[in-house]
Amino acid sequence: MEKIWVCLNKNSYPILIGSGLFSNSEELSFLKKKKRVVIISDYKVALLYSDKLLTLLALFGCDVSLLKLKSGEQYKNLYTFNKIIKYLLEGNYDRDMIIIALGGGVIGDLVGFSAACYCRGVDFIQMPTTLLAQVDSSIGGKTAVNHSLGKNMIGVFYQPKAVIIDTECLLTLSLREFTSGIAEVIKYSIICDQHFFSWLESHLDRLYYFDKIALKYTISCCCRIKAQLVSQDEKESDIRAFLNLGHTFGHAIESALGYGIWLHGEAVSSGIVVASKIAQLQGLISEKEVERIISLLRKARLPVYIPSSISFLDLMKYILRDKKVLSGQLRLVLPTSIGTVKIVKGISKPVIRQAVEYCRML
Ligand SMILES: O=C(O)C(=O)C[C@@H](O)[C@H](O)[C@H](O)COP(=O)(O)O
Ligand SMILES: [Zn+2]
Repeated sequence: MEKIWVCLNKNSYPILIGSGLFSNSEELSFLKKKKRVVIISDYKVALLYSDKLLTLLALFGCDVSLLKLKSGEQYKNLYTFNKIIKYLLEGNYDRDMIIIALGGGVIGDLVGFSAACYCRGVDFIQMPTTLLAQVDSSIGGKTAVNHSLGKNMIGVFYQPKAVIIDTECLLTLSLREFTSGIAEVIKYSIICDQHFFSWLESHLDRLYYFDKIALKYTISCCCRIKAQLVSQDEKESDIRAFLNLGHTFGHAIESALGYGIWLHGEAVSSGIVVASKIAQLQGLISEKEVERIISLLRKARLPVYIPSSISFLDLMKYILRDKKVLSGQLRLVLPTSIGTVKIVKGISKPVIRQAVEYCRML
């Protein structure tokens, strides 16, 4: 079992990475201190893993219950948030409780946001079961729900007490969900680790064969990068924004198509291509490196294009609602090489249009 710390003074917490952790009484024994525990999961994930956890927590003497929700980005909204709050209120849960978010990114974001709001904040733990959640969304305390006008537009920074990653969960993941997580993995390598990028170029197949060592190495690399960035800049006033590479366009695609039509990682993949092309048009990165980025995303069978059903006007509407826009000015995370990125202001509309048009032809 590996332990990586997110260092945030009194809000510091560990990320535990290992296999079989969900039924490991030693690693989860800190839950013995909590009398009342609510596991919140989706129907699919609960079927696979909730029994193990319920049994373990009951053995610890906890009063534990399970709330199951529908899965999918289209349910990450205030309606489902209200369902969670109602469940907690009807169960008379007080501030001494703890919530476990057992599932992918949608469950993690939604449960984190509910934990932050219920009684002005109760403890929660992230138990991510998808690759995307294990390498990214469960770490760093970004919690949110979507609004029809924009992705993750209602939310707060609220850190979990621990992130517990059981790599065995990946064995039950659909290929499409797994691939979506690979987009965030590739993102990490582009923002700060050219060696990891090269490693992915030559070892991607091992990940798709579920090679345990390759998977463990990948998850660990990503968690380390994320823990470092979050520890230095919890609330994204500076370098944490690097983690948003590809997300300005990715979120616009998700919102414009309708939540859940493309998975988050799929949209981020195309978003990375637009950002890379803009960087090339600005003379920040070479054409060769952009080609390497596109071929790695293609090799992972991720989309690299902008759907023709989304007009440029529509795309721009969502792009301008991006959370990185400050004083009305768009700020984009652009790669300056494989392994480095920077935040660039004032990119003109014609340049964005040119990059988008390029992606339509891929
Ligand atoms: O943790 C972060 O910081 C990230 O930007 C990670 C992203 O991969 C993640 O999708 C995040 O939820 C996007 O945040 P948002 O602030 O753009 O909504
Ligand atoms: Zn993301």
